[in-house]
Amino acid sequence: MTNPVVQKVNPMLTEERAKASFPVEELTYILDGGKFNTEKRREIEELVTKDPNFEHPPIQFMTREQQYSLAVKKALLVQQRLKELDMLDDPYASYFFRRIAMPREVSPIGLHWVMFVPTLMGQCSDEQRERWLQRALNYEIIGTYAQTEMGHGTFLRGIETTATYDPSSQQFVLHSPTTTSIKWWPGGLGKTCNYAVVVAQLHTQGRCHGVHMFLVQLRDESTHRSLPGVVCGDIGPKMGYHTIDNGFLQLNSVRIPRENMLMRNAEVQPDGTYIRRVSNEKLTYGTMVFVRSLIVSDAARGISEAATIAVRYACVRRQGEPSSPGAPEPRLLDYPVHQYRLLTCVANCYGLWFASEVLRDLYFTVQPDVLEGRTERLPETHALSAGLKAVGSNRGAACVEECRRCCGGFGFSEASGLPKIYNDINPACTYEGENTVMLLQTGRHLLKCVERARRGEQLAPSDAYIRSRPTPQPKLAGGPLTADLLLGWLRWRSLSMLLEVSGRFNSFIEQRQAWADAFQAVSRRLTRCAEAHCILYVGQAFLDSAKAAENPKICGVLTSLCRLFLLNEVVSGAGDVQLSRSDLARCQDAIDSLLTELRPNAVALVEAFDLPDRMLCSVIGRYDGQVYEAMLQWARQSPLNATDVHESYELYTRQFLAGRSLAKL
Ligand SMILES: CCC/C=C/C(=O)SCCNC(=O)CCNC(=O)[C@H](O)C(C)(C)COP(=O)([O-])OP(=O)([O-])OC[C@H]1O[C@@H](n2cnc3c(N)ncnc32)[C@H](O)[C@@H]1OP(=O)([O-])[O-]
Ligand SMILES: Cc1cc2nc3c(=O)[nH]c(=O)nc-3n(C[C@H](O)[C@H](O)[C@H](O)COP(=O)(O)OP(=O)(O)OC[C@H]3O[C@@H](n4cnc5c(N)ncnc54)[C@H](O)[C@@H]3O)c2cc1C
Repeated sequence: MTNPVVQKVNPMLTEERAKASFPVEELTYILDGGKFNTEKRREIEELVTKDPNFEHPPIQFMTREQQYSLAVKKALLVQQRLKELDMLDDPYASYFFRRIAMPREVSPIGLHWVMFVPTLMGQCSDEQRERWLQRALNYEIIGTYAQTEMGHGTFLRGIETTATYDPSSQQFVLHSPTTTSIKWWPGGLGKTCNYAVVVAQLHTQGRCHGVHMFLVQLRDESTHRSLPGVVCGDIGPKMGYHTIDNGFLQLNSVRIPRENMLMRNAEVQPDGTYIRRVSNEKLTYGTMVFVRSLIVSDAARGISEAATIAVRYACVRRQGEPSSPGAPEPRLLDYPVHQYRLLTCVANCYGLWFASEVLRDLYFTVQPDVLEGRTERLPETHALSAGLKAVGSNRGAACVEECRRCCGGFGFSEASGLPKIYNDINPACTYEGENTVMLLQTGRHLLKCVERARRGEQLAPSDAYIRSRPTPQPKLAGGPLTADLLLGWLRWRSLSMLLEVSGRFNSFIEQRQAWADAFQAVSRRLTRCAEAHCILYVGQAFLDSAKAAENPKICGVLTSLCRLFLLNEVVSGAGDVQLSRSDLARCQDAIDSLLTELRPNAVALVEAFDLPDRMLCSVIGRYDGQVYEAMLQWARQSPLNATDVHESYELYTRQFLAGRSLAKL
């Protein structure tokens, strides 16, 4: 472990650590994708931990302006260090450097590398890449991705910003024609960035050709003042994300050169002729597919942090009636219901972790083809990234919240680190496509798969289980409830639900309803189908990874955790399909047995994520388990404690107690 142990380790945690039935370090290697990666990550963590430039008092005690300013400094310092260390071209190293340097601070320049650079990579012609990409990669310019407007987020085709081509000057005129067309939300847009990829409706030769992307300079490169016609600023405080300046942008007939339209997929020629290079216009949405796939991994990481805190705390927190006179009070982790709450979060975390890896591999397999215009596997990639983004962030937020509640009152204190983890993960349910809308995209794809199966067409690998006829329900009674059997049941459940909804959909179509109306009529149920499909994907990825573990002890514990995940899905989804009472009872019994089996490995399973104290930022989740002293120390830093008597006493309370009117003050 790379944890700086500041205190003697709490013996209750030492005792729990000793119970591990498998080599924790080896599981860490699996999670990191190999020993080499683990070592590299630890080196980076050490570099940052030793660097005094990244030290500062807890940001929770700072004003928003102070938080933002500090975040800008640190984000830029990270870039400088990465350059000095020659790590800029290493995505793995730079990712971990950023994470550990700014563990609970959303970066004001985050959109630059998450969306601006990937958009330039995916949407520029080769010539445009030459011109801008290197400047962006060198941080000579800092950009964001400005798509959402006040009036339109989900319905992208409804965006109102216009880019009208003027052949006489060979320029585009970017304009916000209404208040609702003002760009709203883009990260770093308010104060930090000087460029943006702006999504706008393209007009040329009197015709509108739909949404396209344009590179727009917002601020002067030397003074940072906003350019003529550009009105931008910060949108104000939010539920979280205090360190980032999500912004607004109004464009008043801002002129940009023709060459600033991103022209990989379509082009406007000097005379204004519009040429589309690829048939699939949804290629413009490519950056979103990429970022959605990253969100699944973010969700798993968020749960891993919250679960590490809550499981460690559950080992050192005693609460309740002693089992016999003189015995100590039980630890939270001794309660089966607490084990259930925490271990199901841990199981979700591992499932999403492995699923995000499979999804990432799929994205990187398909992307080179897509860039060349071969889009056969794009529908599957879009459906999976949209659905898994939704399931991942929904689960992520729910599990982090469960872990927070598992820590009682301390979970509500910022000292626990948990409110911030929750507030970091929760917006992912909304951004990059609101979750319900994303599930509907997956549902739409699944409906089409049933149709294609009916026509005898071949389906993509993750859809291949979809048939046009039902299959028999796998029997849960009788033999052992193996992970394969449970996964088979979930596959059957997904197909059954889908066929029922698709049958309903077809009956509406036969009644001559329009496609869109029939879709709306089944949409509520379709979101459940999409979830079931994605959960199946997660379960499959989990089981495949468990089986791939070479060490039999690791294989064993991962398979048990996977069974817990699958059983929990069977039980919670029992209402979607017919599951007999006896089958349900068997599954419930199996869950109880698994809790007992997994409990000794609870600490080992979260510590395999190898999260240093610096990353957790948690008084109650620290490696040494010395919670109470640290909590007191933390509270002492509150600015309210700077003086014994706060000024409000003199100003108001004293007057109030003396019976004077406060209204005149
Ligand atoms: C750190 C992050 C910070 C945050 C940043 C942000 O939030 S940035 C802002 C993030 N903002 C958002 O995320 C906005 C969310 N909104 C959207 O993404 C879109 O408006 C939409 C997908 C909801 C609808 O789009 P629409 O009305 O144009 O489409 P439609 O429903 O009529 O379907 C037509 C066809 O297109 C297909 N298809 C669709 N998408 C994709 C894709 N990506 N790829 C491939 N294909 C795709 C679809 O499957 C269907 O295929 P079919 O069945 O005909 O073969
Ligand atoms: C922290 C944060 C960062 C962001 N960063 C960026 C950024 O960098 N760049 C950027 O361009 N944008 C950004 N966004 C904007 C984000 O992408 C949008 O908020 C998101 O796409 C949802 O759009 P909306 O807010 O307009 O909600 P709406 O589309 O108005 O949705 C409101 C509700 O209506 C429901 N709904 C909408 N349409 C349908 C439908 N067809 N069927 C059923 N239900 C529907 C949704 O599910 C949702 O619950 C960010 C947002 C947040 C919160």
